[in-house]
Amino acid sequence: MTATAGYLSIRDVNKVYGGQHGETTTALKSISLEVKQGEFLAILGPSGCGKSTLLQIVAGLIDGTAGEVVLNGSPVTAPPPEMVYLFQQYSKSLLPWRTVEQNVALVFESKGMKKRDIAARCGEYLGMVGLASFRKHYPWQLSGGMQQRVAIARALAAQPRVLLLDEPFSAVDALTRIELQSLVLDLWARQGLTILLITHDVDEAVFMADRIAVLSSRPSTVEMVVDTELPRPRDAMGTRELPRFLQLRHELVTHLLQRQNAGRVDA
Ligand SMILES: Nc1ncnc2c1ncn2[C@@H]1O[C@H](COP(=O)(O)OP(=O)(O)OP(=O)(O)O)[C@@H](O)[C@H]1O
Repeated sequence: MTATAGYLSIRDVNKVYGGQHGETTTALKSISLEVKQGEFLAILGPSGCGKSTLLQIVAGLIDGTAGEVVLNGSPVTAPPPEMVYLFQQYSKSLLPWRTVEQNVALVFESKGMKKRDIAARCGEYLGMVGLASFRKHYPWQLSGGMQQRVAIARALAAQPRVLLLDEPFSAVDALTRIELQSLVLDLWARQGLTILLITHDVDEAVFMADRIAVLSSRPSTVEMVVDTELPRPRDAMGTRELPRFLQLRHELVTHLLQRQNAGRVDA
């Protein structure tokens, strides 16, 4: 789909955490980003730079100390219904005493939908992530990758316009990670979603995103924003062999390594 400008604005967001003994930690200095509707933006940055903090502020889960987030013209002051936040620890977000289907059903139960309709809707969303035949299983009977697919199905069942992904594939093995990246890209294109993805993984950011925002180490600022300019649909193998992919990955890894080494010298 064509991206529409000015959909999600992150304006001069600052976050200072206060400690128990009066000490403060400035996580975010002054972050500004414009996200277009239908865009896939990856946020890359060193460990502890404030990526999760930023995503939680965007989601309306925590307040920034200064600045604002505006979604479709309205300031975000609480979690907007059209946004869903997918956590990296799927094992903590799924309820172990509920089957796969019952976990997805939570979304529809909270809307007061009839039982018969719920089963059909759950089947639809579990089908999208290839888990229709596992609907009666419990989360603990599934692999990590399958559990994260249940969490993705539940996130989509809420019919978000914006999906916030906080390192969603970091707890699965390398091959499953590649499969899940392609699954999410496919769902993103089919559902016309806007996605913000936080990742440490340069390869993942380049493979998935339209643009990549690189954050500095704490207190973080946006160091640069790059357009990936890679054709879609992306292919798990073919895209990674394109000269543009290799060039971008090289540039980003070089930049991040230089920053990491500079940080060690300064320390
Ligand atoms: N609730 C909190 N209270 C105080 N300090 C916090 C709190 N949450 C995060 N911080 C601090 O803010 C900084 C940024 O943390 P955050 O988790 O946002 O970084 P991150 O880039 O997502 O980290 P990682 O890459 O390791 O997941 C860290 O120094 C962290 O210790």
